[in-house]
Amino acid sequence: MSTSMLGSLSARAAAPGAAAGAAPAVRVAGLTVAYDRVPVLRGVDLDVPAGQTLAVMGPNGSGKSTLVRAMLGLVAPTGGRIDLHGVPLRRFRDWGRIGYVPQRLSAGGGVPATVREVVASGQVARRRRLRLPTAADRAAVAEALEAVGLTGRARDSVHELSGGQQQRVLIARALAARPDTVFMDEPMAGVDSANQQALAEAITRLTARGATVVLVLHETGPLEPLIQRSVVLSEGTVVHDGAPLAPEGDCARPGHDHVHPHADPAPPSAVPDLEVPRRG
Ligand SMILES: Nc1ncnc2c1ncn2[C@@H]1O[C@H](COP(=O)(O)OP(=O)(O)OP(=O)(O)O)[C@@H](O)[C@H]1O
Repeated sequence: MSTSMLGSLSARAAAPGAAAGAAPAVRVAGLTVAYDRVPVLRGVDLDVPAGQTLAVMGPNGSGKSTLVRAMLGLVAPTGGRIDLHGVPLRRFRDWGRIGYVPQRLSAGGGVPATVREVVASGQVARRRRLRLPTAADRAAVAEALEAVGLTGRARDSVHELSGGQQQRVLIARALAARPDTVFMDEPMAGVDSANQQALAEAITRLTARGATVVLVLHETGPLEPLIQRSVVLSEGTVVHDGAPLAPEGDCARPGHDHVHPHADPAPPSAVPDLEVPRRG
């Protein structure tokens, strides 16, 4: 798929979930997180409207993964509030609506699971207990495998696959559950360019369906046409929230810091904030 095609699909994707009055897919207010009393997030405010594709960027250690993990309830906040689809996180039960692609392959770790089994495992939260997969479930797994170009590897053990292919398996697992909202932590890390393109196409399918996508990225790369908004963290605070940054922008580079604190969330269409990157 061409870059321009990715762009036009993402433009269509903005509409379905962005209905006026709909609760944001994610609402974060005054979020603080500390590990062993060391603050890592220091008052993060962030609304992610339904249907938006958002990149969370920033230097190593700035708190990107912690923010996403807190949004998923995997890390306990020390303060603030998180809502998913209008429901406070502690009361949120509709996990079938949520997809998560962690930084590295953990599904099937040590277990000789096949590619199809790992992809199908993404549907477990959607299904009622003790209900076997329906024909529709199986069709969704087949469609997800096709979306990431792994139909021919469905019966193979995930451990026979390359790192990039394993990453595609995780994306397919998220796709198979037909989530409304998907969090992906560095989906392109360690993935070669051919696999990156396949991943970009799979994510395009998600956004074209109206899903909300929150991506932790070091650089936008082939996902650049999909990204509607960038949030940049530095030392646990939001230092940019607005238009996507240029793919090679200093702000996106690990190790580069920002000298102006800024926390006003801006709509995706807003003019970019003036950034004053400090070159380290
Ligand atoms: N489980 C943990 N226990 C203690 N400290 C942690 C833990 N997880 C992360 N940290 C620390 O919290 C800070 C933020 O980490 P986090 O992984 O959220 O940052 P990041 O922006 O995602 O970094 P990277 O780009 O390197 O993945 C870092 O200093 C990290 O060392």
